[in-house]
Amino acid sequence: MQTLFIGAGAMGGAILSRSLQAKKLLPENTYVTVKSEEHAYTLLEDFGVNASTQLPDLSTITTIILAVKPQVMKCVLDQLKDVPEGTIIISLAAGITLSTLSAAVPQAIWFRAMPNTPAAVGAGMTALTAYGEQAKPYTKQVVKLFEVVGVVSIVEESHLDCLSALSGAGPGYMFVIMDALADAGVRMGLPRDLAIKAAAQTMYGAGKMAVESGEHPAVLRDQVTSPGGTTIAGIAAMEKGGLRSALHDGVLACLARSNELGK
Ligand SMILES: NC(=O)C1=CN([C@@H]2O[C@H](COP(=O)(O)OP(=O)(O)OC[C@H]3O[C@@H](n4cnc5c(N)ncnc54)[C@H](OP(=O)(O)O)[C@@H]3O)[C@@H](O)[C@H]2O)C=CC1
Ligand SMILES: O=C(O)[C@@H]1CCC=N1
Repeated sequence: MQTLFIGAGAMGGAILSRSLQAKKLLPENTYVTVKSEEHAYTLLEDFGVNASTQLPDLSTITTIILAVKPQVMKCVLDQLKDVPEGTIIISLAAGITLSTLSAAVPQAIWFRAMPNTPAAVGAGMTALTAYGEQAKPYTKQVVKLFEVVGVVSIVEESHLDCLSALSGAGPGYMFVIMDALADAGVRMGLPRDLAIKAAAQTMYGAGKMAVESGEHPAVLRDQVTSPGGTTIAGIAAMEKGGLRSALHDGVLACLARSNELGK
């Protein structure tokens, strides 16, 4: 299998590095096209992959991971017009629908994947959608590619867009919350590094607990929240500040932006 990454930034780079580390991709069979010469050189030096600013001979490539920004997708799709029939192409781009992608390169087998950056540490969440009956036999193979970087759910395309706004963008929300918690620690007088360590480990531990126990988050929250105690006082103040509605509105604004990018 010869795999080509087009784009290896925050997201493509996370999947690339983890897959190489896990030896699920071999450097000699992996091609990477990026925009800058400097980045191509670094990829070659760091990973030994075939990295360049030019596309390789596409007749030798079996799977392409499209990891460029939605705004440059049109230009990249133009360059893929002549890929051999049956090439598997997986787009990571937010918003751009499978019908648009497939109309641009109809002879390819199309998938959309919506991973997230914790893929870099093998703790990613990827939503995956196959385009049409012709893609279905290849789904297992594509799932395997993304299982290297975390958990995979096969979903319908409308749900993939919702998951872009929840889990795709989600690490961004989590880091804002983490930073805010650390700031609160500093406000109380904690040293910054201790406050960040405590905030990060607490979010990590809470996420791990939710995933491993399978409990509803409200049940886990109740375990922390003694009647008349301190945590409920904190939660009440946060709710007064609109914590839940801010999260709801944020996720919906993210979905609206992803729909705009797809137009
Ligand atoms: N970041 C995230 O958390 C997530 C992103 N996505 C999706 O992944 C895609 C990539 O996002 P992200 O990784 O954040 O973006 P980045 O800006 O971090 O990376 C973009 C990559 O595309 C390369 N590039 C730009 N133009 C071209 C071109 N014309 N030909 C080839 N390569 C090009 C860049 O090269 P160079 O490095 O040389 O600049 C860079 O490696 C987006 O469509 C986004 O919607 C999906 C889920 C999560
Ligand atoms: O912000 C973005 O557009 C990308 C898509 C999902 C997460 N990050």
